[in-house]
Amino acid sequence: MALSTSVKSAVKARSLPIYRDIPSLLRDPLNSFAEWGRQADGEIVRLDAKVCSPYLITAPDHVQHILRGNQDNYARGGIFYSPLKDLFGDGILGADGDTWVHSRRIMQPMFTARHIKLIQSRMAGFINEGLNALEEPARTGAPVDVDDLMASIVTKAVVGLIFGQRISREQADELTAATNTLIPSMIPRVVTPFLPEWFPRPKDRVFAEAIKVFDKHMYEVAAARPREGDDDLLTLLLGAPGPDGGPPSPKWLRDNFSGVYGAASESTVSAMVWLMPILARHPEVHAKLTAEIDEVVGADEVGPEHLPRLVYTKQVIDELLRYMPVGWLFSRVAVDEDVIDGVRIPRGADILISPFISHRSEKYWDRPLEFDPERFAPGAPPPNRYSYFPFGAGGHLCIGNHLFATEALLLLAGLFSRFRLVNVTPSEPTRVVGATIKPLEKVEMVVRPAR
Ligand code: HEM
Repeated sequence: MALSTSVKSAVKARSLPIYRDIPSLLRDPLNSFAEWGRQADGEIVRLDAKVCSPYLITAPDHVQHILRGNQDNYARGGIFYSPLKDLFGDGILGADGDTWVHSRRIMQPMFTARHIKLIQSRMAGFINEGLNALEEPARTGAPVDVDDLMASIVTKAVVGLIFGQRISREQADELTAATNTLIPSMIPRVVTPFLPEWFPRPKDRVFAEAIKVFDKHMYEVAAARPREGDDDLLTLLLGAPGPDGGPPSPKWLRDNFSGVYGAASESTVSAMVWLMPILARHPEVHAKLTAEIDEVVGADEVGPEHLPRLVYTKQVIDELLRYMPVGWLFSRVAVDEDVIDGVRIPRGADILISPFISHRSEKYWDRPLEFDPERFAPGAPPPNRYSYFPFGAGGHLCIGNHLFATEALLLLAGLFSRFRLVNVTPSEPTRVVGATIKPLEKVEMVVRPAR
């Protein structure tokens, strides 16, 4: 489909007067976005907030055009990313253009499917060790805070694989605490992108304090020396040239460590926490999942050899990321004027793309609000690549997608081969958005030993 036509014959995008919805946007941003998606009905629309009017892109062809087909014209940045600039700086998650290309090129080899395969055993080791924390509560029947559990396991794995254990337990705890305050403090920034950067928002002080913690630890890590024989990301970056060809600057290292640490830990933890209440509400999925894990892993410790046979477990994870795409929104800025499907996109236009809207659209999915892993069963028609994009697409495709896929499989298979869920908070928690979607209420589970 040729999307670009001449600028002369192009029309203006339809406008949705969202300034009327600001109170509901602040109360429940995801609901507001879903509603605007419905009103857009596949057309390109402008979200008129008076102080700014980003373009909302929802149709798969249009998403494809921006993220891949004409990606050079759509720079990563804009109203979703600018509030996160203090956190991610000019690293892989903050920059675009040559500086971004440089970071991506250097890091890419660590995150390919091939490389992740090489580190599967180590990852399984971290996960099995992290799951030991459940033994005591499984014996006593004490409730476990799922967010705390996932955060401690994922942090251990991420710190081990990416930072080669060179972040201490205390540093990791402080970073986790800072991330936990950072996410809610980002909300006022992320949902009011139309306000100028200098405009004071609630929780600005908390946000600044959390950034200070990131700065302190990430600069400390950046001052480390490469160690002979280590093959972690830290060693790779310490030995790499900076974007100007000289030795890497402490700031460039800090920005890249913050981006990878933030993205790797926060997104994975958020996704896994959502799954437990879903399983409580879908006993048939829970039963099928544990039956597969019993058959494939049994009483063994989960390891790489089990991964290829965890077919249904993978379906559950794929559906989890459809139903609750924790990377719910991202933005781009049009470098130059463009025309998409006859609609004019002016130079400098802010573009919003939301997996949350796309994955839950009646227009592109059958029963989108139902959690149904059978959508991803072998032989089922594959979803449109641009109606299902939990990891984005094109040049900025999530670098951690293979890491997540392996980590999530090992985590679920490790958890359910060793423990049985006795009780979980069943109702769907209130959704809170920042850089990811987190549950507002604590999600607790009670487990018992599986055998
Ligand atoms: C549930 C898990 C995850 C989800 C849903 C997720 C989602 C995303 C999305 C949607 C993007 C694209 C943003 C855009 O196009 O503007 C992205 C980029 C990125 N993700 Fe993930 N991510 C996850 C896990 C991870 C992990 C485990 C890592 C660890 C390295 C990671 C690191 C990154 C980085 C560095 C980028 C920026 C890539 C670039 O611009 O070149 N993510 N992620």
